[in-house]
Amino acid sequence: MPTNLAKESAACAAVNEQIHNNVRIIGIGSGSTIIPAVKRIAEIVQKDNLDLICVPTSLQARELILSNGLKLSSLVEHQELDLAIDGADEIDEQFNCIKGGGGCQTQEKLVAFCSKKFIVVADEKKWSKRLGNTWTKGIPIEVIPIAYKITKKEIEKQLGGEVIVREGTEKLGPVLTDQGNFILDWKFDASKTSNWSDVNQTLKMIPGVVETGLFVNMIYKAYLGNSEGKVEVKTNPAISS
Ligand SMILES: O=C[C@H](O)[C@H](O)[C@H](O)COP(=O)(O)O
Repeated sequence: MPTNLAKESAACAAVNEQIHNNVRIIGIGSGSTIIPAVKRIAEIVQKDNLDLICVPTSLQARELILSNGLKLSSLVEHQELDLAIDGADEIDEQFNCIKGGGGCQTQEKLVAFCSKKFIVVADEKKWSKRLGNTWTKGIPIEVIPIAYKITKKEIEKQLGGEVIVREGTEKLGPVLTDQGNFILDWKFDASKTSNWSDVNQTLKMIPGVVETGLFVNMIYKAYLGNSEGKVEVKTNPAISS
């Protein structure tokens, strides 16, 4: 499938370039693009006999680490990571991105924050001029369950747009995150919103908000694969290596 080739190529190019002896502790992201990345990490670890410790960003990532025979740890043991590798839902030209399409943004942001370098792997279609151009499901925001009505009302009042409580497909009612919280998807007007740092601050100031899926200028490199298996690497000039 072309999309899989795009994701796989991006994942493998990133891992081939970034995994070496000096990387001892790595954050493992969540989603579908991270699956071939972890597989490739495991191959390199075995081939080069590396001693690599992996910190997961979700229950999915934890299972991926274990099923690929990698060493599992957590942010309780390690708060300084050499690298974090993750997928993204949309990345803009200023290297801001939206994450959390699969509901994992809170642990993902913590792990990215603790990492010296944060790299993303994605299909090239995820790269866009402005956030909201290609990812139209909104910005995922994790909130504590008791606050969901207050936070929904407050986000709409302060920032406009529409907030949807994310619901399950195989279960009635709200989706629960790995932390047992709810997710709100904030649908914003892409043409009116651009200061993502301010938007993120505003969201984080609302009581009941745990974390947002807005990653403001955190990416060091984005590896973008296309349907022919070619990979373009974009490097953020604002973050030194
Ligand atoms: O919550 C999910 C994560 O933020 C994923 O990394 C993101 O949704 C991208 O996923 P995928 O690699 O499946 O496109």
